[in-house]
Amino acid sequence: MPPSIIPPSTPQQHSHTSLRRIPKKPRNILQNPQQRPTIKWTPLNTGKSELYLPLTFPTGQTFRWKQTGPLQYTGSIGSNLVSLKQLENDDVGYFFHNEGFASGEAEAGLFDFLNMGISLSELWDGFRACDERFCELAEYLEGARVLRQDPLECLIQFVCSSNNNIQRITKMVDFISSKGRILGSVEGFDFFEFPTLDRLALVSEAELREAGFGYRARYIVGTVAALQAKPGGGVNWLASLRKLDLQEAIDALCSLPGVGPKVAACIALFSLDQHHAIPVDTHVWQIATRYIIPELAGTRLTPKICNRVADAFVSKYGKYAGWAQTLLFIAELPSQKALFPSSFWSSEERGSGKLENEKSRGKLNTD
Ligand SMILES: Nc1nc2[nH]c(O)nc2c(=O)[nH]1
Repeated sequence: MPPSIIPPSTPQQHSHTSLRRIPKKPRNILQNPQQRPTIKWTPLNTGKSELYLPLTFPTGQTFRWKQTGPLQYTGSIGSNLVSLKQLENDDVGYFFHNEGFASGEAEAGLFDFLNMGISLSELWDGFRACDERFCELAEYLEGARVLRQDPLECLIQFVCSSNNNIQRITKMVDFISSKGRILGSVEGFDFFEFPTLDRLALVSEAELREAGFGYRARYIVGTVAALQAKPGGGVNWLASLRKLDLQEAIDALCSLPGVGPKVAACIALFSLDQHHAIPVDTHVWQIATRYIIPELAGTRLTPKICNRVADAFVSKYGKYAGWAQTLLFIAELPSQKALFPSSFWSSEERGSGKLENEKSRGKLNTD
């Protein structure tokens, strides 16, 4: 089964089946559709070529944001609860649900999270100029931006992601998130501040196992304990990885339980400013052998070959190669393939593409 990215028209509300249901919230925001106030969106003053929400939020880099309306996504950034909407003029509007929030600080947090200091359209102009394949895909997938997430949130999400599909990862991440402070509810979804390390440390392996985490329960508990043992604190330690070279950051992350090279590269790319981190697994390797290094087709994906694949991406796309990889990754998701005319993909690409491979059963991060 290919992974299911939640389709735009069917937001999955409270889909905690095997995982414990989140208790009812104490605070309701925009809950009753009849009384729903009209949101006054503040424009980000950006366009679709810089940020297109459906290609940025439900495509495997965060599992914490929910679709709360047509072209609308809601999530928390620190202690702020924010909705984003692609407006009719292709700009993005934002709305903070918090009462009495300090707008300047909250907005700065939002721009930081959206990585707005980096011009996606300029990067893509460069990628288009050096790669015909990128050019073809980019026509259909404009605005697939790389986020700059909080490192702890990103780390825990990607420990859950290992050998797992998007739906199940989302349930696990919802369970862990529910240990944080509740911020409110939008369209039937509860939103929480991500739990602090101290709060996470109170969650036992048995509780996670009970909640359906399987072997990942031990990794979460082990990673939290390893972070707590860092001199100066785990949050500072994670933040310090933003200043390291990519390989040093990857090595440091791989010292944590449940973090292998692919998961480490995802965390590095999506939270640590390591823009040329290339998450390589069997799926990405297939993309690479089709379009970038055909000479490696038929080889076995050893750690050495993983490094060669990553190097090939960086040689082709340069310092922001991770941003280019993101587009190639998204293009292979079944939900996004539907955006292309059927004549676009060859039968080989349609049938054996990343994440549609029967053997993967829709699993991400199969390292
Ligand atoms: N851009 C990418 N996003 C991902 N999410 C995920 O789980 N794996 C990947 C990936 O390889 N690239």
